[in-house]
Amino acid sequence: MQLLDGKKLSAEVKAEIKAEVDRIKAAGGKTPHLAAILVGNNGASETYVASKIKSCEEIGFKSTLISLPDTTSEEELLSHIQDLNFDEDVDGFIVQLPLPAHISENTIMEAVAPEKDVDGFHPINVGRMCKGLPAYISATPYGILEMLERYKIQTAGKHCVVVGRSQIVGLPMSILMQRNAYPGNCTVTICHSRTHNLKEVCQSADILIAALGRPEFITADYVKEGAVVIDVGITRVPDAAKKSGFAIKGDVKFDEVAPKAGYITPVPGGVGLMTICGLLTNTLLSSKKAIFK
Ligand SMILES: Nc1nc(=O)c2c([nH]1)NC[C@@H]1CN(c3ccc(C(=O)N[C@@H](CCC(=O)O)C(=O)O)cc3)C=[N+]21
Repeated sequence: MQLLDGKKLSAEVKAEIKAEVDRIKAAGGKTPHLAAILVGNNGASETYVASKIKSCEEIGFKSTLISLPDTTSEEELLSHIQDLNFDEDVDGFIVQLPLPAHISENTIMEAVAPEKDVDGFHPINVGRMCKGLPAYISATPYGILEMLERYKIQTAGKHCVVVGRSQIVGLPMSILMQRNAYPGNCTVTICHSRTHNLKEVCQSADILIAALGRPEFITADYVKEGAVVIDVGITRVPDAAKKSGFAIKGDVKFDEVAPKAGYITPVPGGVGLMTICGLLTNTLLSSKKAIFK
């Protein structure tokens, strides 16, 4: 079993981005600028946004955090989005999900200018990604592709099973893994809560991507010997033994799956850290006008 080490890889990716930012700055170019809007104070979201901002600082990006109360109306949020759409210094921005129930996530995602949609959630970016046109690829799928590539994992002709059909992970991941590209060229099966014989389908996976959001759902009996196991899940479960009061669990029962897997991502220390790299990469691409000219 080999660990797909998100800590090591994300440090590598960040060092590469930093080197490029240093070159751009030395040549008098524009400092990439990422902004994030956080509505309300969901504990996990605050942590993720804080670590995105910290990563910006590490690599020499400018960053802006806009924190709004959870009573913010959809209209007010839309007006902040318009400000960022028109702010010439901001290369890209994200609206952290989930949003309070009174705000429509679809409305918000469509309000972000596609050229600044470094999350890759706008229908234009999703559509362009599906067609293989230049697009912002959403950060988590980007991070997973980067892991497969940097560990030189063979994907052509393999059976990739994606468990979970979310708009932000399962769906784009399944599209990317079937593309005529590397990583890609897989035969892809996408599973969800209505799938019959889920365990048998998972057992046939050469590459198993767990993105269903149920802690430790994927046990050893779901996994084929030697499979590549990618764990996207990240759930806080109460744990009195921890100082924070919670433990972080993936969708995969790591201790029993790891000995059987060929490669496996840990949680924490896996896909989550690569997700941040995806966001930083998209912001750099935006500042270079590499996707939307
Ligand atoms: N508009 C938007 N874009 C997102 O990309 C987005 C979002 N909303 N909402 C929530 C999910 C989740 N997400 C993570 C980012 C970093 C870690 C991460 O850094 N994880 C570390 C630390 C984990 C921890 O300590 O909690 C790790 O896995 O080692 C995890 C999850 C981005 N998301």
